[in-house]
Order: sequence, then structure tokens, then C-alpha cells
Amino acid sequence: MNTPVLTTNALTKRYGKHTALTEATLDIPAGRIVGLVGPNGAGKSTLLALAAGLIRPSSGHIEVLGRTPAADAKQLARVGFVAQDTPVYANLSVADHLKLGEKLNPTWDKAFAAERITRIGLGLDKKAGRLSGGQKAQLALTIAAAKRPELLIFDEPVAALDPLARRALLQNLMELVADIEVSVILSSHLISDVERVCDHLVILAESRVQVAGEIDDLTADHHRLVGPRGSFTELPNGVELISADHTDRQSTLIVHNTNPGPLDLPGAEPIGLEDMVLTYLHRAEGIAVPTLQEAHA
Ligand SMILES: Nc1ncnc2c1ncn2[C@@H]1O[C@H](COP(=O)(O)OP(=O)(O)OP(=O)(O)O)[C@@H](O)[C@H]1O
Repeated sequence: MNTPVLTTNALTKRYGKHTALTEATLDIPAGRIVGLVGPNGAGKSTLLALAAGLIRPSSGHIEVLGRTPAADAKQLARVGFVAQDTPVYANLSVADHLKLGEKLNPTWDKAFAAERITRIGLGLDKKAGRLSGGQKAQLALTIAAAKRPELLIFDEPVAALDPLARRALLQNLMELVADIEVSVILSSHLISDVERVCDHLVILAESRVQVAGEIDDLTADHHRLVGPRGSFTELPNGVELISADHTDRQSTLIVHNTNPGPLDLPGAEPIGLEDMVLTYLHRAEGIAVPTLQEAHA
């Protein structure tokens, strides 16, 4: 599992004149649960579809598990993909889905699939069209995992689920990662879910990667600085200004310390994951370019 699960270099996807993904450069190690977060239209599904080999890049480079996505049958078998609406065949039963999975996938693990279906409590005879949204998602997850892929890709697996079904699915996903050696990339709007299950994060907004890395490192390296207005005149080298908010009396900065070791600035306090994500999303909207001191006092 030493080959990175996903490496991209200036990866770009255009639909006509519209650029859905702009020059994304990523290097994601194996063995992680990666959360891909960003607002509607950020380019999340586009990046995941490129990784699954469903679409081809307009320019730039992408490798999944060290190879071109969907290069051949062997590479296809290494990646499990669950699309946004967790598609299942409404007229087929749960058992039919398992039979189909077995027929279509040379690496199908029959005992694993049967055990998971029992554990989730899905009736084998039940038609998939009669399953709840949560059960459909669980069935889709089981089928993708029973291929025994090295990488599982999920496009918003929990978006349409109620909180209980969401929790059950994520719990199931975490159990699965503990049971079999698999890397996971999932997209989500829900930062709290990402915080609960993921250890690596990619923030995508306005078609661009805003920041990416291990969640523990990212939260350790982002800080809030609060001081009297005008007190911040310059930042040390390697400390990037992400956002700045100035009131009559005080300035609040969010900074990213890209230097090794802790940030040695008086009053610097860590920020949580949610604040960090929202800061990047606001920055990407480009409403105001942050400055250490407001241009117009
Ligand atoms: N097949 C397509 N043809 C034209 N434009 C597309 C196509 N697929 C996506 N887009 C556009 O590319 C942009 C990125 O879409 P994408 O579906 O990747 O975003 P997303 O982050 O997954 O959004 P959401 O959270 O709403 O699913 C959007 O502006 C979308 O309208």
C-alpha cells in the first residue's frame, strides 16, 4: 500500500467553455479516508469521475494507485465507485444484486458480501426498489466493497440520508476500512461527518483545490490571530494570510503556518476544522482579498 492512491498534476476538466476542475495538483497517500469537501458545483464529482476513469482530463495528469484510471480490466477491479445517487436496480432483489456482482467482478468476495448483508440486516428477497434510502446506500457500499478494491470512491454517500441512516452508513464504512485494507475517498457537504470519519482532507471550491493534507496537520497549522486594529504589520516568512477581518478596534486574521514546527506568534490560537473549511470557502468566493490592515480605514 505504498503507492499513492491519487496523484494529479495540473489536472483540468473543461465542458465546452466551462472549466469544472482547474489545475488540481494532489498527492494522496494510501491507507487514508479522504474527505473531499466543497460547495455545490465546486468540481467534486468531476474529480471523482476522473479518478474512476468515467471521464478523461482535458489537460494535466492523473494516476490512481500508480496507473491511468480505468486503463484495463485489472485496473477497473482495483477501484470501487459509488455514484452520487447510490444507484441500484429497483426490480432486482438484494440476492440478485449479489449474484450480479459475483458475475461481473472476478475478484468478488462472496463470503464477505453475505456476511455484510446479514450484519446490515437486509432481507435477501427484498426488491431494491423497496429499500429505504439508507438501505440502498448500504447495499451499494456492500457491492462496491465486495469487489475487494484497493480504493473505494464515494460521491456524496450520505447527502440524501437522515441523520440516523447517515451515522449507520459511516459506521459501516469505518468498520469496513478496519476489516479490509482499503483506501477511501468520499465527497461530502457535511464537515462534521468528514471530521468523524476522515483523516485526510481536500477542500475544493470554484473548481480549484484550496488546500489539502492530513486533517491533524491542517488543524495544527491553521491559527487565529486577534489583536488591536493596525497591530499586524507583517507576517513571518512561510505564514500565509488566509483571511482578515477588521472592526473599528481589532483585527482577526486566519493564517496557515507552512513552516515546520509550531507557530511562534503571541496570541495565536488553533482553529477547528469547520472554521478552517469555511475560511477557505469564503476566500474562494473572492468577496474580499485579505490584507493585514484594511486598505480603506
Ligand atoms: N457533463 C457536464 N456538462 C457540462 N457541465 C458540467 C458537466 N458536469 C459538471 N458540469 C459543471 O461543472 C461544475 C462542477 O460540477 P461538479 O458536479 O463536479 O460539482 P460538485 O462539486 O460535485 O457539485 P455538487 O456538490 O452540486 O454535486 C458545475 O458548474 C457543473 O455544472
